[in-house]
Amino acid sequence: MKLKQLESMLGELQQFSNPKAELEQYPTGPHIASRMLYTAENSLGDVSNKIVADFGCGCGTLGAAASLMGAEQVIGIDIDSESLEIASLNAEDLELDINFIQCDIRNLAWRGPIVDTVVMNPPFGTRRTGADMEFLSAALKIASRAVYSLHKTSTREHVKKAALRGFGASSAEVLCEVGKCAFAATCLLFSFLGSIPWSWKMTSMFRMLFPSNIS
Ligand SMILES: C[S@@+](CC[C@H](N)C(=O)[O-])C[C@H]1O[C@@H](n2cnc3c(N)ncnc32)[C@H](O)[C@@H]1O
Repeated sequence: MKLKQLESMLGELQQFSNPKAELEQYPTGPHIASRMLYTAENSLGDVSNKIVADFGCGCGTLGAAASLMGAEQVIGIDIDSESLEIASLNAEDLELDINFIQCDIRNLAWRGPIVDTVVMNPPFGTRRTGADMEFLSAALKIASRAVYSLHKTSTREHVKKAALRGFGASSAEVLCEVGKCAFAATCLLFSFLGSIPWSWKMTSMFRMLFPSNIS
């Protein structure tokens, strides 16, 4: 699928009708979501024929993007039933087969690397301190390949340190920085040794920063 087509399809999705501030329910826009998944697939091979989990899936934008990019199986997880209803309708509209689970990420009982890739735009922890770290810790426990996550740029060093020293990631590289959205966000990729050498991934990530590669 072409990037523009992906972005346009994601732009049609229904978003939170009544966002709950305490759950930090802000949607990932189609521009960022399409580039995140397009890059994850086309530059790093982390999506097609892979099992992908969308943590805090909300209305399902990132999971839908993963499915459109050829994921074998997509599982969307969110604590909020209203969001999951919208996410299900969105998947239905696009004729995508996505499994949705209502669960607090803190209570996720999954153990071991049971998915290939996690994609997420977690709560930044502005309403409940540490929420972003809970998501990160849970994601790094269950992904065998990579975790793609959006974080506030101001927390970048903290997030990298936690991923590398606390949660066992072998690398944590900034893929791109989005400076013009309401909250500047940093897209980080946490990759694992074993698939592609991290240095190769790092080079690719730098290349992805050039607009010509993703337009
Ligand atoms: C920033 S929004 C991202 C929504 C969606 N992934 C997107 O990209 O548009 C964060 C999501 O995390 C969910 N969430 C917040 N706390 C959660 C928790 N403890 N467990 C599971 N989901 C949670 C919220 O309901 C919300 O849908």
